[in-house]
Amino acid sequence: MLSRLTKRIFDRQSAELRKLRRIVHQINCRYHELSSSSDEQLQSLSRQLRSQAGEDRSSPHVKFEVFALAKEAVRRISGKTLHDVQLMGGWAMTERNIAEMATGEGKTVTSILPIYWFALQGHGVHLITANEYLAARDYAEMKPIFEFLGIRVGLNLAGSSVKAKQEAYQKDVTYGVCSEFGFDYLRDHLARKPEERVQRSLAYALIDEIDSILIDEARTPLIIAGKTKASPDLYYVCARFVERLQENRDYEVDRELNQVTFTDRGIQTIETVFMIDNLYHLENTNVYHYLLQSLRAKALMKRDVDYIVKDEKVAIIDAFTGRILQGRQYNDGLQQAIEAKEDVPLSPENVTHAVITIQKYFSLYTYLTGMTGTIRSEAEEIQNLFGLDIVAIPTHKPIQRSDEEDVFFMTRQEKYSEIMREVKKRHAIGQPVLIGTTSIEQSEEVASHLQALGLPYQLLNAKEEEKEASIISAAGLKGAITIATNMAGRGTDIVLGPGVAELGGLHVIGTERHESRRIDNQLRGRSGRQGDPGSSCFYISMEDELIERFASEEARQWRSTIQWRKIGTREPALMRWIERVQKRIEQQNHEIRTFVYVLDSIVHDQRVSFYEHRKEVVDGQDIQYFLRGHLVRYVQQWMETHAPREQSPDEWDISVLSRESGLRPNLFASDKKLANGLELAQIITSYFDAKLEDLFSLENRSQCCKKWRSVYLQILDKAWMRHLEQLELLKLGIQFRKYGKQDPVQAYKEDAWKLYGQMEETVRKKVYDAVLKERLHKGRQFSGKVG
Ligand SMILES: Nc1ncnc2c1ncn2[C@@H]1O[C@H](COP(=O)(O)OP(=O)(O)OP(=O)(O)O)[C@@H](O)[C@H]1O
Repeated sequence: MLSRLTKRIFDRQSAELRKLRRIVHQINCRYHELSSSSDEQLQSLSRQLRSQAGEDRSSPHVKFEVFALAKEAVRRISGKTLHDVQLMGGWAMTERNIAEMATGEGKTVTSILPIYWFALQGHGVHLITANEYLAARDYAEMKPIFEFLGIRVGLNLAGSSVKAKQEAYQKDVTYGVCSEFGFDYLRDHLARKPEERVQRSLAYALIDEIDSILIDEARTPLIIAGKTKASPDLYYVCARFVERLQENRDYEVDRELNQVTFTDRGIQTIETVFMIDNLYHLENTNVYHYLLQSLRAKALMKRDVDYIVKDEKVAIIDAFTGRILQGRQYNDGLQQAIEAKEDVPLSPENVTHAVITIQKYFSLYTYLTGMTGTIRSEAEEIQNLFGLDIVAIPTHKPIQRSDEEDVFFMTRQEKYSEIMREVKKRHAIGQPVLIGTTSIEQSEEVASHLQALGLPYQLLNAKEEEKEASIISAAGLKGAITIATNMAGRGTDIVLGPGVAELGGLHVIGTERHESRRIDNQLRGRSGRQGDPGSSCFYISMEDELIERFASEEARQWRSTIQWRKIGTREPALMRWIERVQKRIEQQNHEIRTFVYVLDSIVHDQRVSFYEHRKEVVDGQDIQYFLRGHLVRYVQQWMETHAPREQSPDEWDISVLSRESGLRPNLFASDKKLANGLELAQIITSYFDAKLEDLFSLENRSQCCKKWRSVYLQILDKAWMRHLEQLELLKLGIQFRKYGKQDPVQAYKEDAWKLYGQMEETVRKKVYDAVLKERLHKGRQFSGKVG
């Protein structure tokens, strides 16, 4: 069964590659013809293509022309001749595929081809990179080529002004980091005036390192948060208190699931110290929450692994990229709990104003594609979520890097001694070495070992971000020793210095396996680029963090069954085992992502419809019409409760009706005998119609629209924020609450829609109250005037 599936994929791939080869032949024929044209002729052709591409998107001939012209432009400006495999990768991306191209194959310049084709369609292309360093680097490198072709390029940086961002988005191509595009989308939907928005419609997105973004980053949603002041005392008190608690006596830690729980003994201590009867009682929820977060801060969050403290601030380190997650904070009070533990000033707590998952953000684009060296293992997820296929493009030259088998050690100390021996040996002949680590702490540990041996090195981690470019540019030179966290694991191009190829190229040492095999392969991929020679090897000890967290039991067994040697053991069974552990973690992470995604999909429909409505309001659509809609629905709903159809008017309690509606009793006790509640509803509605007509009368219409737009937006935004808060609680709830036989996702869906309905009711009520309270203009009187 499996082999049939593999065969089908293989057949599809080979057919796809055959097709791409034919296409490449056509492109190259045209490219050769273009080589004799002058620059002006090529530029005029580009202008002509701009008009054609928009009209005739399906014609392959226009596309051949576009690709041939781009290839010629790359040659004239950068001096590089695009390889056939690059043309293949570029073309695959224009056909809703992800191009899987090995590390170092030149994806950056390949991307010019599909970007140019998309840009000619005239709707704007977003080129998404995994970090700002790559965005700025690719922007600067690609700009001259695009400009030659008459394509305008912009860079969207975090922290730029609204005007600078608008300009960047108006360009044909906009480079930037994934989270910044997502945040701009959210901010645009919080804007109170159209001119505060920065994005155009979301048309084309090409994601570089697409697995990093759609898979690794996708566990944490993007959140725009407002601030409320944290209660510092309680955080500091809790932080000091949990310092005294002991693992296994007062609390337990599940490192695999990343959870902490208090033991009965721990709870007793808390109840005694905080002088409370029952920690789980509703009135103590707050204390419990603070204590739990403080305990998580103490037991699960490690300085220089999960976060760093810089300038008295706590910044999150992304485990996949080794970089600071700019602009992001731990939520739910964990940030403040860590700050209290580190004894730095507390940042204000977050109130969510807007939130979206990365997967959902990218599903908003009309056209999505991307490229990476490492995505095959996640093909199914990508296909299910985005309907994208993966085309594996062959390498230009055979890969010459030799990936050695992992070496295993009993202890960390033995591992580091062997790594040092290896580094020393290679350094002695001048071969450059890159040592990859999984955390800042580990990178510093390696540095101290090198220091002790008197070996020169460069250290690249999130604390030294500023030096990134210069460290990387020297990493391939003779004799260089570079220690780096995963920061150097993606996109970084280490070019070999003179004479280095003869020494065997760059040697990569992995000091620990990462949770995901893709990240390890990215690290290996810093070497052996463009057919260069190179080598890589991972060193693993039974005391590694990954093993202690996820496979400590199994490691115990291996300790007694293997013939260990101080200089390391190469054992196929251990290799297979470590891969199995990684696969298990990948599966766990996949489940977390799917859960986050499924829940966000439910909210997504609500978000889209809320944002659409909000946009209409901001864009100046008839505000009176919206208000009236709410009033009519509110009155109908209200009547159903207080004067239901089946009741005769004699049964109405006029004083209750008057009190509940805020209208004068004489409106209900009208001279006319009313037949039923419906007639009463009509009377009330016409009262409000008359009131709205007065408020929005011609002489003060524009002023009034402005004022009511602002009032209405405030009502909408408050209600939405409250809704998000409720959804967050609901989400927490479903992890703890037992739904009996009910599927938790289904239960979440039903409750989420109920909450949405409640939010709409709140909006109606607030609009009703606001209009009711509004004073009429002088000289006007209606029978039901507010009492
Ligand atoms: N056609 C070409 N001819 C010569 N050199 C090229 C060509 N294409 C790319 N290169 C060079 O190859 C190196 C690797 O390119 P690049 O960094 O874009 O690779 P990549 O595929 O993005 O790698 P990674 O997967 O690690 O991000 C760069 O130094 C680039 O200048």
